[in-house]
Order: sequence, then structure tokens, then C-alpha cells
Amino acid sequence: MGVFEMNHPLIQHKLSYLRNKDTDTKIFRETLNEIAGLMTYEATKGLRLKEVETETPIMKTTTKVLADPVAIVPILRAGLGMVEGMVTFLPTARVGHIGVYRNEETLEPVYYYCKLPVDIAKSKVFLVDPMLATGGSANYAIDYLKQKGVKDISFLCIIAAPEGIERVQEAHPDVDIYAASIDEGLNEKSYIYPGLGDAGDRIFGTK
Ligand SMILES: O=P(O)(O)OC[C@H]1O[C@H](OP(=O)(O)OP(=O)(O)O)[C@H](O)[C@@H]1O
Ligand SMILES: O=c1cc[nH]c(=O)[nH]1
Ligand SMILES: [Mg+2]
Repeated sequence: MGVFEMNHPLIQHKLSYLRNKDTDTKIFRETLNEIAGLMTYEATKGLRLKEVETETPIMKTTTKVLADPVAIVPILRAGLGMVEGMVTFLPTARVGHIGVYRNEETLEPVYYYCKLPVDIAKSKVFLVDPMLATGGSANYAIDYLKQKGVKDISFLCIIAAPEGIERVQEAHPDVDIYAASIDEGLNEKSYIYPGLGDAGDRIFGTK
């Protein structure tokens, strides 16, 4: 269990586009999904395999396939911006949704929606949200999933603040955290700096 900052040159190069305030919605969306895809490759290294019998055009043999069901669960809205990139590498993954937003005054997570795959408790779950700031939203979603019986959760984000990492690790030491960058901290409005601004607004063009 731990925290993994993904320093791969391709991820860092693409992250530079996300941070740039002049990057338009189209490029922002595309780049976010590309980074999510690259992160998926790395974050799935530990998935368990099982052997199955397969017949090639030449002979019978054994091959390896994923042993456990996999689910991707974006935290709405911004987490949606990572899903397409992830299913490119996990085409059989089911996708659940948890709707949680951060009250901008109290900074408390506000729950508004959830729909999860029926076999979620047996699944390896990749919980995804581009931003881990105070950690309130991530902790809420992890608590929620654990209440539904989920045992194996990894959290994937693009940018994490040290404060958020600490809070999630304290509450959920069993959850691995993967981030493209661990930034410097939170500003007076609890936005991550240098960060990339409000991820949801940048993905959906709402500001
Ligand atoms: O770690 P926290 O302090 O909880 O902040 C992070 C949360 O804030 C953002 O969502 P937001 O509330 O802006 O909702 P949105 O995705 O609908 O824009 C972000 O996408 C995270 O979910
Ligand atoms: O920097 C931040 C903090 C919370 N939510 C965002 O979208 N960005
Ligand atoms: Mg937002």
C-alpha cells in the first residue's frame, strides 16, 4: 500500500497542457483521458491473473486472464473526464458512478447520486477523480464503497495535495493512491497550487 507519483515523461509532458490556463476544453478533455490511460497501465500492474485453457490455431495451451472483476468508479462530475481513457485499457471493466461535490464554503462533501455494478463487492475498484484536495470527497466515496462491501480500492487522481493524501491515508491506509503529480499545497480557498484550477469546470466548460 502506498502513494505513487507517476513521473513518466509522457505523463509529465501531457500534464503541462492540463495546467496551462489557455488550454481549451477540447484539448483538456483529450489530454486528461490520455493521462488517465497511461496511469491505468501503471496502476493495474498488481492485478491478479488466473490460468484458462485456450486453443490456438496450432494446439491447446493455457493462457492468463484477469482473475477478478474490475470496476471504474468516477466521482462526479470531474471523474467522468478520466473514464474513457481508462476503458481503453480495461474494456471489460464495469463503470459505477458516485456523485459528490465539495461545498465551496464548508468544504464538506455533499452526496447526490450513486449507481454501482451489482458485483461491486467482489470487484477490484479504481476510484477516480482528477483532484485530491482536502481529501473530503475521496474519503466520502471510499467510505461509501467500503459500506457496500468493497475490499480492494485504488484511488487514481491527476493532481494530489499533500494535505489530501495525508487525510486519505490516515482514514484508509489500505487504499493505494496514484497521482500524476503531488503538488505544493492548498491555497486560501483550498484549491490545489499550482494545480490546474477547477477540473470539472475545465472539462465541461462551465466557467
Ligand atoms: O478533496 P476535496 O477538497 O474534497 O476536493 C476535491 C473535489 O473537488 C472537485 O469536485 P467539485 O466539488 O468541484 O465537483 P465537480 O466535479 O462537480 O466540479 C474535485 O473534482 C473533487 O471531487
Ligand atoms: O484545485 C482544486 C480543488 C478542488 N477541486 C478542483 O477541481 N480543483
Ligand atoms: Mg468542480
